[in-house]
Amino acid sequence: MTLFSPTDQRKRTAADILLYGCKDLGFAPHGEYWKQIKKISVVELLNHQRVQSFQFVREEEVEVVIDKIRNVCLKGESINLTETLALVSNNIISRCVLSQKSEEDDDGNNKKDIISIIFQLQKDGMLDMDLTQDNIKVILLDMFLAGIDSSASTVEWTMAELLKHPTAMKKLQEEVRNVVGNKATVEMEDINKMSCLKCVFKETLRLHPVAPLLLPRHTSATVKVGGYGIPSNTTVLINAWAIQREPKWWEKPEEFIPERFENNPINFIGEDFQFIPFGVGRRSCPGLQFGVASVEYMIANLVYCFDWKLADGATADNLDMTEPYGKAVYRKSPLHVLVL
Ligand code: HEM
Repeated sequence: MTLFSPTDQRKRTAADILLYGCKDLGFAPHGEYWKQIKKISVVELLNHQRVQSFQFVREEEVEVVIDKIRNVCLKGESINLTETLALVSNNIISRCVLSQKSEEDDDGNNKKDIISIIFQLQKDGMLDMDLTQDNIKVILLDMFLAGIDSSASTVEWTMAELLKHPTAMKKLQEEVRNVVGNKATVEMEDINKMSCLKCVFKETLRLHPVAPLLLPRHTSATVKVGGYGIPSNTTVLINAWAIQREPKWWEKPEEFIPERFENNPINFIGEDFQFIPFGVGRRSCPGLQFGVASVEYMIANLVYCFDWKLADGATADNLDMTEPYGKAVYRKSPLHVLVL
C-alpha cells in the first residue's frame, strides 16, 4: 500500500484550488516532491529542538489565557472554553509559524519563526530541492490547517472528560499541584514528572482521535488484508476511531479510564497498531512532538490554576458528549464552564 495519490480529477478539484495544485503534505502525490517536503517538515521544522525553542511562545500565550479566565471568573461569568482554546492554539501556531521576530533571547536561544527557518535553509543551500513561493506557502498552510484545531480540540475533549469524571479531575489536580508546588504556573520540566497527566492525555486521544479516519491511503498493487483482497488503485480509509474502541484490545472500551495506561508501554508513536491517534507509517503526523508539548502544557496549567465547574445547568451526568459526523472529531456543543 502506498500513500494516497489523488489521480482522480473529481477527488482533487477542491484540494487543487485550496492547496496550490495539491502541493501540500496531505494531498501531494507520493514521489520525490512529497518525500522532500515531509523530510523538511519532520527533520528541519518540527524536530525536538525546534519544538523546545518555541516553549516561550506557549508560556506567554498560556499566561495570557490564564489571566483572561481569571478576569472572567472575577466577574462571576461563565467561559466558552471551546472559543478560548481555539484562540490560544491559533495564537501559538501563528506566532511559531510567521510572526516571531528573528532574534536571540538572553540565554542565546534563537527565536526564529518557521518561515524564517525555511528562508535560511534555502539561502544556506541546506535543502535538497529549491522551494517555490507556492511550495513555502502550502507547507505553512498545512501547519495552520493541521495544527490549530487538532490541539485545541484535544484539550477541549480532555477538559470535558475530566468534568464528566470528577475523580479523575481530582487525581490529576493533586498530581499537578504536588509537582508544581507554589509556582504561579506549570513549567515545562514539571510535565515529565506527571504520569497521571500522560495517562489522561492518552485516554482522551483513544476515545476522541481528532482524525478518526486518518488520511486516505491508496493501493499501488493488489493486497490481502485480514483475508480480504483489496484491488490495486483503491482508496483505503483506516478507522482509527473504531480500532481504539475495539473490545478485542480494550477492556470496557467505551469508558474513560486513564489508569489503563498506567505501567502500560502502549504509546501513540505508531508502533502499537491498536492506538494510532497520530496515525502510522510514512504518512503519520509530523507535528506529534509539537502537539504533545502544547496540549500537555495547556491541560496542566488549566487544572493547576483553577477548580472547574460545568455552567448552564450541565452536570457530569448530562454533559453533551456528541461527536458530529465528519472527517475531524470536534464536540457538537461548545463547552461552557465556570471557574471557582
Ligand atoms: C494533538 C495534536 C495532533 C493530533 C492528534 C494530530 C493527528 C494527526 C493525524 C491522525 C494525522 C494523519 C496521520 C495518518 O494518516 O497516518 C496528522 C497529519 C498531519 N499533521 Fe497532525 N496532529 C496534531 C497536531 C499537529 C500539529 C501541531 C501540526 C503542525 C504544527 C500537525 C501537522 C500535521 C501535518 C502537516 C499532517 C499531514 C502529514 C502527511 O500528510 O504526511 N499536526 N495529524
